[in-house]
Amino acid sequence: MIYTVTFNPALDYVVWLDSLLPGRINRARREAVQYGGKGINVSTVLHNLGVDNVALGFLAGFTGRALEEGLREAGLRTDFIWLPQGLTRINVKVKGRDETEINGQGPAIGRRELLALQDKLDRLASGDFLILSGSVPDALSQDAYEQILARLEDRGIQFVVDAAGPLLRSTLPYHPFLIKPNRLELEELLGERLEDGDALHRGAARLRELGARNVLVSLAEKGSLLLDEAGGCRQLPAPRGTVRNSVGAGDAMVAGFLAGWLESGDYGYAQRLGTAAGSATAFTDGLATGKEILDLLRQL
Ligand SMILES: Nc1ncnc2c1ncn2[C@@H]1O[C@H](COP(=O)(O)OP(=O)(O)O)[C@@H](O)[C@H]1O
Ligand SMILES: O=P(O)(O)OC[C@H]1O[C@](O)(COP(=O)(O)O)[C@@H](O)[C@@H]1O
Repeated sequence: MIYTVTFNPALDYVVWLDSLLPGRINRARREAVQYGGKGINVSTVLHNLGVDNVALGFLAGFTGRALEEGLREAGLRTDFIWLPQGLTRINVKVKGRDETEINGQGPAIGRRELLALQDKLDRLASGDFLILSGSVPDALSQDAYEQILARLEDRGIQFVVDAAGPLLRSTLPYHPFLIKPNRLELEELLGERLEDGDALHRGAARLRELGARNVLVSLAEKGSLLLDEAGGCRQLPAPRGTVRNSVGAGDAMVAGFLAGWLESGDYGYAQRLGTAAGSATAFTDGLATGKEILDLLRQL
């Protein structure tokens, strides 16, 4: 079975403006709510591609209830832990001339709830996939993911980690099956600007040296670079199209890659399905449907 864990789910409130004027009243042209947070987005796109999975994580308050209900209505399997206080965050994504994001802090997660998650994860079996995606609330230590991997090490579980900074770096010695930094995240991890293709390649190779098995660097409209554990190195451009809303494109790419690899065991195909899922999500209003992804895949 595939499990995603979202420590910090979110209702993504997306507003479209002609342009964002600081210090003024800005009136939206259009608005939408997406049921998000990185792991939840991965779960949704896996589900859209027909890959059974369970979304785990922490929810709180009325926003948490709305999120859970929305996911259930979409047919997802969920098994969330409820926090006694606080609210699942609302992340604001402003689409003006530029894209501006305000991501909330999220509710505090206590020791009791962390133990409840540990309990669920202890039941994972050999062959299962565990996807740890997104930030953790500030009050939690930045080795939260490492602690999970250390506990589950040597049990035949494959890990996917999509996070930034120390949260990601500390998991590399546990040999995650896949990590998917974007260009900025890769630069931040390595502490240097990666100006051209050679520098990106060296940066991705460094993360493989540090322990990651497959490194997929997502480059938004420029596509992606994959360094795989079979020694392959593939640069794949993204298809062209009209971007409507790219929130969740990276998560869709993770889901597409995993679905593609599970279907074929072929890294080239996994990268193509990941690209189709990411770009189809950028070209549609919410997360892409299975049909939108497969239609785009045929054009790659
Ligand atoms: N403007 C775009 N045009 C075409 N494809 C895009 C665009 N933005 C994102 N994508 C697709 O989604 C993938 C992930 O996007 P990216 O922005 O790099 O990830 P993240 O959301 O994690 O920062 C890209 O590799 C690409 O396939
Ligand atoms: O665009 P991406 O990288 O796929 O992720 C989008 C998701 O990540 C978020 O921005 C949250 O990110 P963090 O967990 O890192 O704060 C969500 O609001 C959104 O659903």
